[in-house]
Amino acid sequence: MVVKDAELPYLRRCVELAAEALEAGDEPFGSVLVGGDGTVLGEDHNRVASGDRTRHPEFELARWSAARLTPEERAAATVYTSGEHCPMCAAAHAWVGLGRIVYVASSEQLASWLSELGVAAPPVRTLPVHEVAPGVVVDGPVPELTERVRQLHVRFHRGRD
Ligand SMILES: Nc1nc2[nH]cnc2c(=O)[nH]1
Repeated sequence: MVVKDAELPYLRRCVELAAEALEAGDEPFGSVLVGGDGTVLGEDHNRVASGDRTRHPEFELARWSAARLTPEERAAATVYTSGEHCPMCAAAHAWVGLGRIVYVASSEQLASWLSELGVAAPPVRTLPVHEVAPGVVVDGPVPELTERVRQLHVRFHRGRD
């Protein structure tokens, strides 16, 4: 599937949420949950500065959707996100039966930016969503927004030097 121009506003909102996370001292990730009819059902940004490193927006939206949506609504929904789901969030997404994922920057791109910045490897292996959740339809990266996401990660990690 391709990413349509009509989907770019959802992805721009993800980048805005990632910038909000950065301003709050969190890692710059943002995600939006959109129903099958195009309605925004939820949004969140990373909140790991709380001390809980599982507080990724994709994980929060998966658990919210399990509590609030029917299996049919979850399957019809799309999660837009500034960065490809990590393995924890890809697993949660698949376990609750959410539909398509569209990301701005891939995990591979993020890993290469972080390595250039000298950031230590994360405690969980970097894997593409399709290796964790092979049944999920995934689209990305989205080149027109990727540089903005890269800059947010540079600002987050340079600010910590
Ligand atoms: N996609 C994604 N990857 C991450 N890696 C570390 N934190 C996050 C997050 O909140 N979202």
